[in-house]
Amino acid sequence: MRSTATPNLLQPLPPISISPRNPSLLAHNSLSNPPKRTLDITCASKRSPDDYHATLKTLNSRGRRPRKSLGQHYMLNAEINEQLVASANVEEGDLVLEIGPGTGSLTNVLIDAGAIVLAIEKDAHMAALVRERFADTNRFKVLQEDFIKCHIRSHMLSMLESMGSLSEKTRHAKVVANIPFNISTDVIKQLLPMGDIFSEIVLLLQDETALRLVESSLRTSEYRLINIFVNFYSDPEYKFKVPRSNFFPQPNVDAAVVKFKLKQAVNYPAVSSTKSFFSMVVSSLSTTSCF
Ligand SMILES: C[S@@+](CC[C@H](N)C(=O)[O-])C[C@H]1O[C@@H](n2cnc3c(N)ncnc32)[C@H](O)[C@@H]1O
Repeated sequence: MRSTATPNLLQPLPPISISPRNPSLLAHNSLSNPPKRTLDITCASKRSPDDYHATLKTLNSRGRRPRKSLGQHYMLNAEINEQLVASANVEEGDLVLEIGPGTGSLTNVLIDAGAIVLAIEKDAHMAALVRERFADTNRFKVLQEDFIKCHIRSHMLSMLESMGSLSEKTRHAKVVANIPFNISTDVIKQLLPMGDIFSEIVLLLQDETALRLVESSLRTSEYRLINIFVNFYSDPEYKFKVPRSNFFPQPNVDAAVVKFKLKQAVNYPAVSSTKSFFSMVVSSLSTTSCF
């Protein structure tokens, strides 16, 4: 079992065997200025897995200390990243949105699985770090933006358009992300109604949130609206629990992986207007206690 003590980021770490992967750290990412219509996607060579030491070494190399305000709890267990990617059935040529790539440990597994990754990272230092880390592949693009404020639909449409020469399935993208717990509700509200863009969304959430979103028996008053919202737009599935000891720094709570299979608009519950349906739900929840 790994030590869960907080490692001192300024202390040298024990030697590890990680092969160099950035022959040209100063090279520009070839997707920084994506071509207008089509992307020339070449195969990426298999990368070394990130583990406890790799993640801490990456943070150490930049003198970066995790920022609580940005929910920076980094994944230390390469196997969990593998399971996240497997939960989304990521295949060669899939376009995947990753929110908050951090040091790029999950990004690494996504690229190895054959994905083309669009990452949105709020922290300028971490965005620069992953841009350099994956400078040797044209399967990766990072935008330094706040996901909550960014125009994700237009970013995704322009990526899908630039991949126009690829297979039909690239019309639907996927989301795979270890997101900060404090933005999870906003992320869910923003992404779930986008069944025209995304087929599945796999998120690492706080365990309590994950259970309440998926388990109907645990629905409490503050979760009724979000439960109705989640089930209107998706079929949610609780995949597995992730103990807090897998993160650095260790959070005060456990996490869990949830998969949302997004519905197409034709499969939404039959209501005359989605907007008036949710207005009606909000007003019934505020005036009755029997929902
Ligand atoms: C929980 S960490 C996960 C990092 C990495 N994916 C991993 O698994 O180790 C969350 C990441 O999201 C970034 N982040 C926080 N708020 C964000 C926001 N509003 N938009 C985009 N990224 C954000 C943080 O800087 C951090 O890199």
